[in-house]
Amino acid sequence: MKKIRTYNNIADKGLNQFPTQTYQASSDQQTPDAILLRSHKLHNETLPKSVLAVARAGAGVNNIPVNDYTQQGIVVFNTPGANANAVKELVMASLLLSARGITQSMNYVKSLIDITDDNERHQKVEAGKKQFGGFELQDKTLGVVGLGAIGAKVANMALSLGMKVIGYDPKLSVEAAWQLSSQVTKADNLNSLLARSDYVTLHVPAVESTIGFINQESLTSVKEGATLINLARGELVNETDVIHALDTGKLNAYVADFPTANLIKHDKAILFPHLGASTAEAEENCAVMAANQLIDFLENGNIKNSVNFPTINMERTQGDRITFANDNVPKVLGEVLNLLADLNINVIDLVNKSRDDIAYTILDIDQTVTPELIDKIAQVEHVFHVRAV
Ligand SMILES: NC(=O)c1ccc[n+]([C@@H]2O[C@H](COP(=O)([O-])OP(=O)(O)OC[C@H]3O[C@@H](n4cnc5c(N)ncnc54)[C@H](O)[C@@H]3O)[C@@H](O)[C@H]2O)c1
Ligand SMILES: O=C(O)[C@H](O)COP(=O)(O)O
Repeated sequence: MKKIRTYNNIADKGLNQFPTQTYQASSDQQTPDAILLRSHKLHNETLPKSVLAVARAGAGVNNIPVNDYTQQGIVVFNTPGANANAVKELVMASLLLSARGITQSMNYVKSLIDITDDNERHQKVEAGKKQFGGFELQDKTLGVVGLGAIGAKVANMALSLGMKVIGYDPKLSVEAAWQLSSQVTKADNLNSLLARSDYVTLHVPAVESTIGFINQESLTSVKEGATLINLARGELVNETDVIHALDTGKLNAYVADFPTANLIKHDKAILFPHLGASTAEAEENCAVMAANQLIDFLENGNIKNSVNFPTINMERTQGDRITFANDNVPKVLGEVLNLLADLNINVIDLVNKSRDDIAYTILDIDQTVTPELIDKIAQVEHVFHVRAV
């Protein structure tokens, strides 16, 4: 029986991917083979030694100490693109909310609740509406920072609203570029995008190079009265500097999915409770994808959509399977193969892939894998994780 420890609210459709005859998936597993989670922070937790993989049903993995886990041979997965449409639609709402005073005007209407006279209410409605006059999005410029799964969808959506779109992504993958309309103009750097955009929306991961990258210095490039939308991560902005920009009018509004005490107090902040991926569809897409990636890894050693291990797949035909991870240095695979040859073990099939500092191998052999054989492979220099699959 394989055990999956869950955190957060994981969609049933995802949990139902685990066959009940062979898996137990619940929040109370003490010695799990894998963890399935959303935003739960793992930085301050010690994982049980039994854990082989962690799957993030979602995009951002900044709640997971990925580098530490890599050294322990723990494979970390995410679900690229599975919630992108949900975030795109909330960006659309963010543009409209900031352009049209929608929430404030709704609150104004609610304030008329005690007026019973139709004429009086009509007069207040007509007199009050001038406070909430807005702007149209058509012909305004949207700057999209990060053109991955979400950014590309946001850029294309904004074009369909009649906006002009500028994008900035120095690490744009070929696959992501294929998703992007040719009408999106490329900015050479962040400051050039900020200087030309009426609305700026952030769609980058929170990593060393992006944490705090919207700060006093970059905000000086922002067009006067622009709106900043941040449904990516709160850490991307220096909050004090953003609040100062709101106070001085440099920013007209800050729409964000990450409320803080100071932002909640601010009239020009429009805040959601981390709602970007909270649609039934996105939650199901993420949970199903994460669960299936875990199943294929636990049962076959295959790896798809990992953020720390290489993509690797070997079909199961015959024989017993071993997987091992090692430092990406010469001779390790050769040494393991020599060891098998010395034991008169025939290799039926083999795939080896590397990513950055690590290599990972799937081996099918013509004999039963014994704990002694696993121990012997584990002792080969630079091998840091071995498993009979
Ligand atoms: N609010 C939510 O609920 C919610 C939902 C999904 C994702 N997110 C956040 O959005 C982020 C992006 O998600 P995604 O699915 O589009 O990821 P993605 O990996 O598909 O795209 C991220 C893009 O950012 C680019 N990038 C990296 N560093 C950059 C930089 N310094 N400047 C410009 N571009 C840079 C990458 O090249 C990549 O194309 C996630 O990491 C997560 O933090 C939030
Ligand atoms: O990175 C993500 O996918 C989002 O922030 C969604 O987070 P959630 O799964 O906790 O809603």
